[in-house]
Amino acid sequence: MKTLIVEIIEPKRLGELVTVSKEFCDTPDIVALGAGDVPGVYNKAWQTEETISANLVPAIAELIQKEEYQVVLFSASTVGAGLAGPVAAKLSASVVSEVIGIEPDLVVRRPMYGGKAVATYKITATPAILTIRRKYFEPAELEGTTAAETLTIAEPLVSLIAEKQEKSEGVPLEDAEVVVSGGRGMGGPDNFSMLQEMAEILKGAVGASRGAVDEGWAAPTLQIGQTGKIVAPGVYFAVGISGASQHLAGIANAKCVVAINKDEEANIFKRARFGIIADYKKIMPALNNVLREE
Ligand SMILES: Cc1cc2nc3c(=O)[nH]c(=O)nc-3n(C[C@H](O)[C@H](O)[C@H](O)COP(=O)(O)OP(=O)(O)OC[C@H]3O[C@@H](n4cnc5c(N)ncnc54)[C@H](O)[C@@H]3O)c2cc1C
Repeated sequence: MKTLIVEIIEPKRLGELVTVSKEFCDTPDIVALGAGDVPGVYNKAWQTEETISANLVPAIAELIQKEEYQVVLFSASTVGAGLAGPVAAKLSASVVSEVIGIEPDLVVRRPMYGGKAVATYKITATPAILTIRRKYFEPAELEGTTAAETLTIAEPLVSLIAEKQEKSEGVPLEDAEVVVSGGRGMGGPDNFSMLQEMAEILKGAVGASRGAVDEGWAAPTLQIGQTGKIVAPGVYFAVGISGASQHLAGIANAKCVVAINKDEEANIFKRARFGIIADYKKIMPALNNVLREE
């Protein structure tokens, strides 16, 4: 099946989509977003430095129609989700988001009910537009580069007049191998510094439950869960988090969950591989001391 990948130039993300594309074709085409070499070998490649989805959507939709792609793959990221829906609407095409599994004949799987169930869909019309959830597919090793022609954007509909960069330090949450998250049980914003300290020692990132975000103790960009970010770290520390299903939906693919909660009945312990029933204020400083010495 003729397949197009649309993704920012980031080897891991591209590698994941290349792995998925192999289910449909030998060598996919690509629209690479951003500047620089396009890593990997593609049949045909286009490239653009345009960042505004309103301007990208008509160009990508036109390309899909012209080249008659049957499958179009985006990452289930802010960029991918921002493009996939509008492109699908423009083409009256079907879109399945947050895909976590692919089977032959355009059968795809995605989580539903906040990760409590997995739905299986058979797509019967093409182009099939899929957003692929991060870290569910082993990224292919991308060797070499492909020369790309510039993607023509006929008439920009929107222009950028000002940009304010959000200050973010350290590893991005979605890519972090260790995430240290705090919930309402933190009792206030000050003790988030303990989580920050652990994240720094382990070269990870700090996250939060909606409970903590709603209290104003953590930025909304740190929220993990159904209405927040989806993370898939090797180790996830849940500190003072009860383990509501909407929170667990954001950590379904975390490998090892370590929960610290003073309530032994807390739901988070059902998801945790290691559980510490204690007041985090006693445990976190001790843990940080040990980890610092390691
Ligand atoms: C449509 C919808 C979408 C939602 N989306 C999300 C989402 O994306 N992400 C999300 O997280 N939630 C989401 N929620 C909210 C979710 O249902 C919970 O309300 C929320 O996750 C609770 O946050 P929490 O666990 O931090 O707080 P709480 O449920 O209040 O739990 C606090 C925990 O801290 C423990 N604790 C208290 N003091 C200490 C201490 N000193 N030491 C150790 N443990 C302590 C308590 O025992 C308790 O288990 C959503 C809800 C809805 C309805």
